[in-house]
Amino acid sequence: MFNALTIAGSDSCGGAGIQADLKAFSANGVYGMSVITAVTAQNTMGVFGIQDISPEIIKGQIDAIFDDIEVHGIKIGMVSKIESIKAVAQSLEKIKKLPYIVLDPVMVSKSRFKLLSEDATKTLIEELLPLSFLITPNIPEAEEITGRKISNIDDMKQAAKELHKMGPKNVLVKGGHLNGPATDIFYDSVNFSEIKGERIDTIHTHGTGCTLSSAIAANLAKGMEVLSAVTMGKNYVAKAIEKGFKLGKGVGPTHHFYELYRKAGILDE
Ligand SMILES: Nc1ncnc2c1ncn2[C@@H]1O[C@H](COP(=O)(O)OP(=O)(O)OP(=O)(O)O)[C@@H](O)[C@H]1O
Ligand SMILES: Cc1ncc(COP(=O)(O)O)c(N)n1
Repeated sequence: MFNALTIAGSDSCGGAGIQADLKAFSANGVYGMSVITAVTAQNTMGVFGIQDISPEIIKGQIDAIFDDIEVHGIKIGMVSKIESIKAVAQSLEKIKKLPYIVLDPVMVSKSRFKLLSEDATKTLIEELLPLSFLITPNIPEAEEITGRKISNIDDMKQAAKELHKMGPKNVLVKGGHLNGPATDIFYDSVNFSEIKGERIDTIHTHGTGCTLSSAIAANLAKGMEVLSAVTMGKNYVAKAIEKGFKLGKGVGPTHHFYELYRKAGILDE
């Protein structure tokens, strides 16, 4: 059985963060494990508070897993403070055979709440980008890290090149925030690939980025090569968005078990 580890924040309403990651791991056929970096009080309408986990307990969780278990893939999501980022980086750097790391550099929630402290962007860039096999910024995150405005596919390609210079082996700039088709740009230091997708007309997109990065981490954990892992992850998130549903009063979550539910006759076609 292959496994994957998420290092991220908890979302109490289960649409994003650790909860989305574990669902995406299961649905993509790997056993899921978690290191919680922060607990958010969150629902479909917004984020109402954050409690960061102490650096000691973040390190303790990572050490406990790696002292005992061979990990096949890692996804990193929300790590909100400088001390938390350093705790993650220091713990991972000690590991001799580090599995592939997919970093989703989470900065702001869909509901516009800051999930990364203002002063922590530089530390995120310096400590986590060089450790990553793949980073998956959305457009505002890619703009913040590169300091460039991104308005079209050419800008996304230019940003991917600049992000690559900061240390990750591969870059996927996600196009969810542009108008038109949901096209993501993949760059592996030599070639660009346009990972195309139809834009689905829905408001229920809570946790799309978490879902995509976790599906890709699961695919890498299973041994897929990177472009297939990204393409299959993109297919997965498209289906999860298509089947996204109303939960509460605001932005509903992606759907992770549509195949299972469909086979059980629970899901309407
Ligand atoms: N309406 C949509 N229809 C189809 N695909 C979409 C849509 N919105 C986003 N996507 C796709 O979902 C994936 C996640 O992209 P997005 O830009 O939404 O990430 P994100 O902003 O980091 O997500 P989040 O912060 O909500 O977790 C990308 O592959 C993107 O192209
Ligand atoms: C704990 C946590 N991690 C990540 C997100 C980003 O997801 P979204 O942009 O859909 O709010 C979130 N809202 N909460």
